Parts: sequence; structure tokens; C-alpha cells
Amino acid sequence: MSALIQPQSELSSHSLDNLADNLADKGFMVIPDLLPMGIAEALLLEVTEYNSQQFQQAGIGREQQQQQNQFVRTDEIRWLNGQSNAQQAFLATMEQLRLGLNRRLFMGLFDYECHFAHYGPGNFYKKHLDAFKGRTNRILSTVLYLNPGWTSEDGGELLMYEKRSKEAFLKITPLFGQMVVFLSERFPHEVLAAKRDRYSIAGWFRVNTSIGGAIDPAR
Ligand SMILES: O=C(O)CCC(=O)C(=O)O
Ligand SMILES: [Fe+2]
Repeated sequence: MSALIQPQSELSSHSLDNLADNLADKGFMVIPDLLPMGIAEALLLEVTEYNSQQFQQAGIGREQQQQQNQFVRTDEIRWLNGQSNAQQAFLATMEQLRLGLNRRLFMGLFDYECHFAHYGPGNFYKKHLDAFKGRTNRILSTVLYLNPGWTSEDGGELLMYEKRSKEAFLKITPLFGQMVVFLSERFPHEVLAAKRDRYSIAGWFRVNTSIGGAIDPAR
């Protein structure tokens, strides 16, 4: 698998400027190809090799409040921990993104947590916010899509909403290598039911709300 991975690529300052401008102006951006193809291909190979025991049923809420809710979401997830070269390359790219955004927008992004997600046929994630004002440390959401040859027939689009609006303002097809980045508190969003297996890495840049030395909250 490591043979597929190209040497660590530097994100250009142009692409970081562009992302920072879009986040400042609109609060989101869709990036067609943030990562080198080889890294995205290795991540796809890795995620498709996991069996259902190696995924966990996705929940909603955090820690004690964590609960499985089949009405809200039916995907399965697996947290990244840097256990493969592909994961390390991805996490290194996201670290460049974190530092680049902090430098440009003074966002104070402290760390990044992310998981693979697998939506089998019929799986969905109903309209939700990744963060509620004042109650979370998730600031910026990212989703990287790992679906070669995805077409509009396959469903599984991400719908993005403005708050208090019933009509989505953007419909994102989960195309291979594409990443969407958006402000976690600002945009309710949902994943429509997919008609075939849909793979992604969803992640969140967080600020540090630690009290008394403990990082709060734990995952
Ligand atoms: O996969 C997507 O398009 C979005 C996933 C999502 O909203 C989430 O995991 O919070
Ligand atoms: Fe979400």
C-alpha cells in the first residue's frame, strides 16, 4: 500500500489563501483535489478493506450523552489514529491546513479529529449541526470523499442549508478526492440516502477549551 503514496506534498500558499478567503467570505469551500491522488487512493483501499467488526455504529452526542440513534444516522465509522502511511499522510496534510488557517484567520485551531465513514446502500444522516454555539469546541468541519465514479444516480449527496431555511443552497456530490470545508456552527447539513457504498473521512478542527489541564471534552 505504501508504494502508492507519493512523498508528502506541501499545500501551496495559494491554495491556503484561497481557502482562507472563502471561509472568511462565505463560511465554506468545496475543494476538488486537496490531496495527491496517491494518498486518496491509499485511503480508499484501506477503508474498503475493513470489515464490519472494524467499524463502530455511529452515534450522536458526546461521551455519556453518546447514543445510537437510527432515526438520525445509520452510517458506521472508524476513528483515524495514524496507524497507516496513508492516514499519516492525510493527517500531515490536515496539520498544514490547521497551521495555514491559524496564520491567516487567527482561528486558534488546536487539534483535528477525524473518522472514516461508510454509508451502505440506504444509509443516511439527517439534517444536523456539527456544533452548537457555546457548547462545543468543534469549529471547522471537513469531509473528504472517497468514491470513484460516483454519479447523480447514486444519491448520497451532502445538502447544505442556511439556518432557518428549508431549501438547501448547495448539493455536493461525494466525488473522489473532493473535500468540503465549512464552519461547524453555521451550516445545518444532511446526507441523503446513498444507493451504493459511500466512503468518506469526516473531521473537525477544534479549539482547546481545557480546564485544569484536561482536554475537554474527550471524544
Ligand atoms: O459525509 C458527509 O457528506 C457529511 C457527514 C457529516 O455530516 C458528519 O459526519 O457529521
Ligand atoms: Fe455533519
